[in-house]
Amino acid sequence: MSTDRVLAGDLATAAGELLVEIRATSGLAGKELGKAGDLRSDEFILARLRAERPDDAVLSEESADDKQRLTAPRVWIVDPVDGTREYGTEGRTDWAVHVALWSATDGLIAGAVALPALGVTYLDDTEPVTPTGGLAAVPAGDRPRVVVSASRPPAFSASVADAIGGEVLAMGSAGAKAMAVVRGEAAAYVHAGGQYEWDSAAPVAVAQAKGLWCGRIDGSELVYNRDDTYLPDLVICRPELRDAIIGITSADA
Ligand SMILES: Nc1ncnc2c1ncn2[C@@H]1O[C@H](COP(=O)(O)O)[C@@H](OP(=O)(O)O)[C@H]1O
Ligand SMILES: [Mg+2]
Repeated sequence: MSTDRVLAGDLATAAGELLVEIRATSGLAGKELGKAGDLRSDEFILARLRAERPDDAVLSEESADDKQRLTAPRVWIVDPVDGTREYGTEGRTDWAVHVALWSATDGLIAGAVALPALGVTYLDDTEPVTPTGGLAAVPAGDRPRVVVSASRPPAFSASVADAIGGEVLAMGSAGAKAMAVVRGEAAAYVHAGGQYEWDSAAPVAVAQAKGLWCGRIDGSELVYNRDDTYLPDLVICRPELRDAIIGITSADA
């Protein structure tokens, strides 16, 4: 039997390949493509989890919330397509597949984020990651980038960038933004005003394993598998930037 980390990676990669194929061959676009991709990816990942981890619970953006997960020792937290809007837009690479595993005793214990349009999947391991310029070319100067939602950027975006002497870059998908920080193409990802556990669980599992600081905008810990899955804000950053960033974002918490 594969390890949980390997399974998370395999599922995210295979679902991503399915999504790339649907995008290329379905003839759909925009919201219809997003909906079809969400459903097919969700079906695929849940069927594989049922077969390979039948005793585990699942929380997925695209499936009914079975509250039995609240007493389960292990819960897979899945976002079948993160950045659905970008997935539905031709040529965009900033969308992702998220597969994370939470345990009642240890919190997030495995995670994988696939960036299928770039053909790469990141795991919660300590393998070094180097920038490849696939999402956002590494800036020529020293100005660190703060990546934020393109459609719902937080009000403090510019203040955070000022606090670290950097600049704001808008990008789709929580997973893609978190991986831009993992890849060194950005120094921080900040978000506020709305999000759910599946948007951040796998990105946070990967980012933490790579040595980045992850938490709420008030500096507190991110807690998963809650009854209410709304987890509206998030900071993922290089650890040395944590205090400067939280100094700004905590005022809005
Ligand atoms: N204010 C908000 N309320 C609810 N969800 C939000 C949100 N802002 C961002 N999100 C979700 O967070 C993910 C990343 O968003 P963004 O691309 O804007 O950064 C998207 O997930 P999905 O694409 O899985 O729906 C999006 O729906
Ligand atoms: Mg999402």
